[in-house]
Amino acid sequence: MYGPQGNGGGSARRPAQRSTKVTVPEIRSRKGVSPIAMVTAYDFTMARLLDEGGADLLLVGDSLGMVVQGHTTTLPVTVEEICYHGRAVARGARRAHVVGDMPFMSFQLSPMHALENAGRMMKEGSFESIKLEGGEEIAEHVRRIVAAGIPVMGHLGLTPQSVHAMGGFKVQGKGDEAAERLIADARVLDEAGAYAIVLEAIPPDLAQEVTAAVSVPTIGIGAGAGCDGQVLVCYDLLGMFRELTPKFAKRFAEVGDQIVEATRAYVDEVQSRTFPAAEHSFKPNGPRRAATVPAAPAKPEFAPADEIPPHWQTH
Ligand SMILES: Nc1nc(=O)c2c([nH]1)NC[C@@H]1CN(c3ccc(C(=O)N[C@@H](CCC(=O)O)C(=O)O)cc3)CN21
Ligand SMILES: CC(C)C(=O)C(=O)O
Ligand SMILES: [Mg+2]
Repeated sequence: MYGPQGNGGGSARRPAQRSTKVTVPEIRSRKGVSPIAMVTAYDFTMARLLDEGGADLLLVGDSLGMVVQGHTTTLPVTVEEICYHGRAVARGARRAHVVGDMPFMSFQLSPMHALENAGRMMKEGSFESIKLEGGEEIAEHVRRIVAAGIPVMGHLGLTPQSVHAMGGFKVQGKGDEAAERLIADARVLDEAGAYAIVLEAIPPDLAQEVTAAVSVPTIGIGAGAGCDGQVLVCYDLLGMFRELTPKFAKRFAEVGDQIVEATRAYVDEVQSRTFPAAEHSFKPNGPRRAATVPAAPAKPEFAPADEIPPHWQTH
């Protein structure tokens, strides 16, 4: 175990950090008080670092289909996969609240289907709440899940599970009609009992309107500074994901460059035999009597051609 104190016993470099969990009531109470910082995480090591950095919520996003698995959309991700990553993240999150993203087709079928999978995610994924994409069409789903004691985060605007319906990862809520629909959806989610709502890739003035129209915090990604919080994909924030660069993905570091440089240095040292040095090696065994070590029999470097099985002989 890692001890009861969040800072691992008072290293001088690390500020004192509370180890008590961020809770759903606390998140709700921060609307209009202090901005909420959410970031995605997919494994233990990253969760530990993001938690130490003070992230309030860690989202095990279905974006893992893209940044972890290398798919071009989030659609292939399964409940099992989200749960596997959720257990790893939960072990690393001392203070941060851990949210599980309900993957494509794990909740759409019916409110009971949504409840069943939400329950599975709480049991098998160690999550403290779940998130699902959609508005009015999933209001009953949200009510059912909330009624079972599972906190629900909503997600409106650019909902990546609808990428093919949207014709790509495109800004949403443009024009009066789309804006009115989005505000109405947000109100419905609020009334259905969602404790927060992600607003993705919408005009900042619309996000501000939505934020004013609901009683719960809005968490923006590409939705301007007027939201009650922000969320970013961890690999975007760290500058590690270069395949896709949404306008809103600010890089707070260039860890990707550092990884490439570190790998180059490692490869060079392996090739020049400067790594491993003595300090990376164990104590030598010392000399042994020659008689105890039989000399290896002389072997040809390659098997003669007539010893190579016919199906391996290419010429
Ligand atoms: N690494 C990563 N970061 C994300 O933010 C993210 C994922 N993956 N995967 C799941 C979804 C997909 N997302 C995306 C992907 C691309 C754009 C994008 O390129 N948007 C254009 C606007 C296009 C338009 O409206 O015409 C942009 O310039 O930002 C936006 C969101 C957000 N999510
Ligand atoms: C970007 C966030 C909101 C998300 O849904 C994800 O990472 O899957
Ligand atoms: Mg998602």
